[in-house]
Amino acid sequence: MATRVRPSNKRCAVIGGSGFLGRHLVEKLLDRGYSVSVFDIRQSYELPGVTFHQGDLCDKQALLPAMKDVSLVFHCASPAPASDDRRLFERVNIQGTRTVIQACIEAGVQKLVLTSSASVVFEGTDIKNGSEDLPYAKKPIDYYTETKIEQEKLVLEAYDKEKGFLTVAIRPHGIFGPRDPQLVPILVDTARRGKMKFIIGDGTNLVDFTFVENVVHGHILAAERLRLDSPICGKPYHITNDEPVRFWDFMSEVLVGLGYAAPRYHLPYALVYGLALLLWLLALILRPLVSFKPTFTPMRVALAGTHHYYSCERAKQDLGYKPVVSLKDGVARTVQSYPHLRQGA
Ligand SMILES: NC(=O)C1=CN([C@@H]2O[C@H](COP(=O)(O)OP(=O)(O)OC[C@H]3O[C@@H](n4cnc5c(N)ncnc54)[C@H](OP(=O)(O)O)[C@@H]3O)[C@@H](O)[C@H]2O)C=CC1
Ligand SMILES: CC(C)CCC[C@@H](C)[C@H]1CC[C@H]2C3=C(CC[C@]12C)[C@@]1(C)CCC(=O)C[C@@H]1CC3
Repeated sequence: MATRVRPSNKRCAVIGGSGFLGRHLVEKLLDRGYSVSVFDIRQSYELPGVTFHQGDLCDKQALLPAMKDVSLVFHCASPAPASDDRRLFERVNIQGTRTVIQACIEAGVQKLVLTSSASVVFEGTDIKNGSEDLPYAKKPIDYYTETKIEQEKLVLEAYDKEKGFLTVAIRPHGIFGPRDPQLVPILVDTARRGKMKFIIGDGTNLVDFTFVENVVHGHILAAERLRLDSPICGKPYHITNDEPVRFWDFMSEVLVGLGYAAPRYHLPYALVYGLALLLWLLALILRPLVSFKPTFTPMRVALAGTHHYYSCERAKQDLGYKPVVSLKDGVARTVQSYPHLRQGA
């Protein structure tokens, strides 16, 4: 068996390392000779070369041991975007990120790489080939997006050349791949309940879906290029597959790959959005009496019926980024990784 080489300057921490993206990142870092300290609210696996620290990132005393002798920290923890718990998002994404920054500075960490989101500029209307120069959303579509904006600002503003604290933000979009807990599972669940028959709008809207290994690649390039005097300090970078695809073609490919029928009938976007808004309001009003979670939330309808794809030119130029897995291969590997979600399984 091949032994991994771990130079001492290759020690890093991954906050959120038990999650979907975090675990893929940890696995790639190990391959590249890093030793990794994982900090997460839960431990979901064990791996040689990884030390686990379980705790809440809002607790600085719990974070500090995970940052001991670490020069590089990746922060990719967040509550699930589907939640509507405003206080949780504010506590973890805003106050928690402040705590992460303080802990990094106190522990002598030099580099902080944040997993942000391309959605920080999305307001529910078309974005075509959007660059990082677009302004932050003035009316974010949900609490998740609202707090991701504040989180990104905090991390980028914490860049301090004099003190040698270097920060960068990666903005992925629509991450998919093996072990993803949301996109494919939600899609299959919706199909199994017979609700994936309809295409919202005319079905021509283009969207970025990004294979998880490309997102990991972008993070590692950013971390390794983050040096004093590097132009990437204090900046955000879009990381996508660089292959915008029709939202409904992508959904159909995944569904058909898993043995389900592709959606066929069209419904007008405004009608579905209006109904989703009504249902969301109803769920809010009735919350003290009954709890129900609509599948077609206004946020999901907006994501399913508009264009939202982003340019990753800046990442290509400054980071030397190029996707390492094509959309076609990414979809094939993803479909193969979910035998338990196949029709009839
Ligand atoms: N998935 C996507 O399409 C996109 C994701 N992103 C960003 O990528 C990052 C990773 O997302 P993803 O891997 O999909 O999400 P996951 O939910 O799979 O991973 C996040 C991890 O963080 C943990 N966590 C949550 N709250 C805390 C806390 N207070 N303290 C410590 N750990 C905590 C979660 O635990 P638990 O599961 O128990 O909550 C989970 O293990 C997030 O920042 C997200 O905003 C950006 C763009 C697109
Ligand atoms: C019910 C169907 C209409 C849609 C099923 C698929 C959706 C669950 C996903 C399609 C686009 C995805 C997406 C995200 C989550 C999962 C989807 C809504 C994010 C909101 C995840 C977090 C981000 O930062 C942005 C993502 C945009 C795309």
